[in-house]
Amino acid sequence: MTGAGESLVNNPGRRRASGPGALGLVLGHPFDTVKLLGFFKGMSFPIVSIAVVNSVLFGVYSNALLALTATSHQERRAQPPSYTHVFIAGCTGGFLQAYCLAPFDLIKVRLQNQTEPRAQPGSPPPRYRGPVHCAASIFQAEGPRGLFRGAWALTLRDTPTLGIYFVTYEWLCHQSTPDGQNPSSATVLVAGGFAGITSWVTATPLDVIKSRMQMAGLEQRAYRGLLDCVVSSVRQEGLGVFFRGLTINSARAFPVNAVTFLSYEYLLHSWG
Ligand SMILES: CN(C)C(=N)NCCC[C@H](N)C(=O)O
Repeated sequence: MTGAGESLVNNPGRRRASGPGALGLVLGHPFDTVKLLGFFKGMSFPIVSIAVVNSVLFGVYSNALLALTATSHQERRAQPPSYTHVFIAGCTGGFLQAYCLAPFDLIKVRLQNQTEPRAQPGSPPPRYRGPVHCAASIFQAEGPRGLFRGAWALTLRDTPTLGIYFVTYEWLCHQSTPDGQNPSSATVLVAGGFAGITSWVTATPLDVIKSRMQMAGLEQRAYRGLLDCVVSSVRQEGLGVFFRGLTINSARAFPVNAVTFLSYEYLLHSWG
C-alpha cells in the first residue's frame, strides 16, 4: 500500500489488488446487514456478486469515459474530462450493473430478512437454507422473472446515484491533486469514501423502496408497482420512511468505497 502523499505510479510493481469491490465488501458487509439484525449472514454470496458487479460498473465507466473523451486514464490526468462526461459514463455503468446486481441483491435481501433463529429444536427451519437454495426457491415459486423482482427500483436507484458517485470522486481528486499528477493513495481513499457516502445519501430513499419490492414477493401484500409501494409506504409511515438506514448506509459506505477506489486505481496503474 503506498504511503499517504506518495503517488500511486511510484509503486507499479506492487501486488495486484483483488477485484475492486471484493475487499471493500468484506469491510462493509456487517454494516450492511446490521440494518436487518443480521451480521455475516448471507455474506458468501455478495462476495462473488460484488466482484462481478463492480467489474461491470468500473469497466463500463472506464470504457464509456474513453468513448466520450477519446482520452486514456493516464491522459485524463493532463486533460481532465468534463463532469458531464463523467456523469454520463457513471450513469451508463450504473444502469448496466443494476441488471447484473438484481438477482444477487434480491437473494442478499431475502437471506438478511429471514431473522428466524437458527433451527432450534421444535422451531420451524429458516425459509432459505442458503443463497443457492434461495435462488432455486424463488425460481421455482416465481419463475426466472422472480429473480429480477425490484430490478426496476434498483435501476432507478443506481443509474443517477452512480453518476453522482463518479462525479464526486473525480471532483474531490481534482481538488486535492496538482494539475497533471496522479492522486495519492490518501486522496483516493478520502475521495472514494465521500463518493460512497454522497451516492448512498441520494440512493437511500429508493433503496428502502427497492428492498420492500424485493420482500413483497414473500408476503401476501405484493405491490401493484413501484408507485404503489411508494404511496403506501408514505401513507403508513410518513416521509421519514425514505431515510431508514441512512446513517448505517453512510457509515458503511465510507470504508467500502475508499478501498474500492484504491483497488480500482491500483488495477488501472498495474494494467497501464
Ligand atoms: C446504490 N448506490 C448508492 C451505489 N451503488 N453507490 C456506489 C457504491 C457501490 C458500492 N458497491 C457499495 O456497496 O457501496
